[in-house]
Amino acid sequence: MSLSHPETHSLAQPLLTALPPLELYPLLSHIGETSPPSIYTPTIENTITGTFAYLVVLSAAIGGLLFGYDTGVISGVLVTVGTDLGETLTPHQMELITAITSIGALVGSCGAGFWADRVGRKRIIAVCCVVFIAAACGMGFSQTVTQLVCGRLVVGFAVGAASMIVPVYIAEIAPSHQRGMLLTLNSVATTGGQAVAYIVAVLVKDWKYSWRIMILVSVVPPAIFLLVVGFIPESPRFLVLKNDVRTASSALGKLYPSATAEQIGEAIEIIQKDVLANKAILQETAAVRLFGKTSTVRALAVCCGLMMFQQLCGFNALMYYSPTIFQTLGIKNPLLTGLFIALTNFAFTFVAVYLIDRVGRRKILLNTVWIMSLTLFGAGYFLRNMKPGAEPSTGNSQIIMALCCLCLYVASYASALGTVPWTASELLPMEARALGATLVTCCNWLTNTIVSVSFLSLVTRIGSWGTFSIYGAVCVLGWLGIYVAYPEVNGLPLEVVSKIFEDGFGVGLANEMRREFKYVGERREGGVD
Ligand SMILES: O[C@H]1[C@H](O)[C@@H](O)[C@H](O)[C@@H](O)[C@H]1O
Repeated sequence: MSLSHPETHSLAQPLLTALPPLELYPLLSHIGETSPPSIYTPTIENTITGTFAYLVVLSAAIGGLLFGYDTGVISGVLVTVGTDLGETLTPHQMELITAITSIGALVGSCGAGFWADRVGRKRIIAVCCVVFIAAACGMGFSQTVTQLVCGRLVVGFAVGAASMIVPVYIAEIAPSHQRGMLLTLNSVATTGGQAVAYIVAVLVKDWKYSWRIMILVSVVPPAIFLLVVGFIPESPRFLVLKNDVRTASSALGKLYPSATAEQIGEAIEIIQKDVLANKAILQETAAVRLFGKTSTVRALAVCCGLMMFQQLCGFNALMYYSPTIFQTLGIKNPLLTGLFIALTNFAFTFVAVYLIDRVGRRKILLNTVWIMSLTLFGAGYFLRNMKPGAEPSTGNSQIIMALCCLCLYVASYASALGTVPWTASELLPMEARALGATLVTCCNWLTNTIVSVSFLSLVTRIGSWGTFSIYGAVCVLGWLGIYVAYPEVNGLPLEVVSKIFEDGFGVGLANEMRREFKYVGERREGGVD
């Protein structure tokens, strides 16, 4: 059965005819895969997914919630901690307390990548929850800056590990036609966690020990996860990897309650073949898998580049320091203004979720990144007189204009760039996907650290105009990079995706292939072929 159609002779056609039969596509159950057309789904996935499966995904998304809460909460802590730690915090200490979590996350995400196939996905999430609770208690009761910094480092390990392992777990238990949507749920949980952190900060800011309460509240979600963890199945894929076919079958039975024994058997067989293929691939060294082929290096450059751009555009400077900025501007309730930013980020993440498969990643990126750039230059211009530590000298109308720019910036960021890079590992070939996803997550935390460790110092040294202009210029470069090198792969099966990068970045080729696939899909559904 060929995937090509006779009427067209295009660049994409040789690749399409070279593809294996459609029946083989269920083998592609991997991290970062997004919704392929329904004609490629295995039969178990055509049965009804139980409510249980959604509960499992929701519980796993607690990891995303914590990632969001623990990165968002620091903004409230910085403006309420006062002299509780024995001294008034300097900008450098603020940067250290903020950025140390990103450094911990960098280590945690690499560690999770290493342990995932050894101890299992569920166990890593459970360990993260224990670490979240322990670190929250340590931070909540800390008496010195050093103790708080240590607690933030430890919580960073869990944040990084969760940011790496939760998408892997969700991708492995979700039916493929819902995988894209369920993966973006993790982004919703992250931005939701950040919004909750701000809400808690606004609610308790005037209480005694407010900053300690903000931190201690974060023990609730992991405690809930630990209560339900016994009922959540391990990823069937991991269980098959460990030759525990019985438990894997029972996990599939819970996730697909109306599936027959034959369908479960078929699904296990598919996973087994896939795991076997992967074992062969694992014989190669990491360096060969990642850098052995030019096409993989190109795909990897695109994934890592987009993730670094997500951070270097400066969004987290706002997420972490916007109340500090608003306090400097003399705004009475800086946390409320910060909450507005966090809520905008959360609300517009739903726009990304809605548009990512309907409009496509490339289009939403290209249509929003230029707005980010303009609004950053705008915010920098209106905030040009702001100096940390100095008396507020920015007029009200300038503050309002700056706020409008920042909200528009956040809305544009959340509608595309905040979410798309987390799905970019779909661009990587099978042998590089798991390792590549780890590398991409590390790039996230590395560049996150650069922004969080430098923002306040930059504003002090070169002013707001200089600092925001740097982020604005990064957006201009990012837009150009996306235009030149980011192909749209929405709707293409993963095996085809890896071919796109063989002769370059394949932006035009990808579009041509998508047109052909749509055509073939329509003919098949209409009974032709
Ligand atoms: O995708 C997430 C999201 O956009 C968060 O709001 C941001 O703080 C993270 O750095 C990013 O990775």
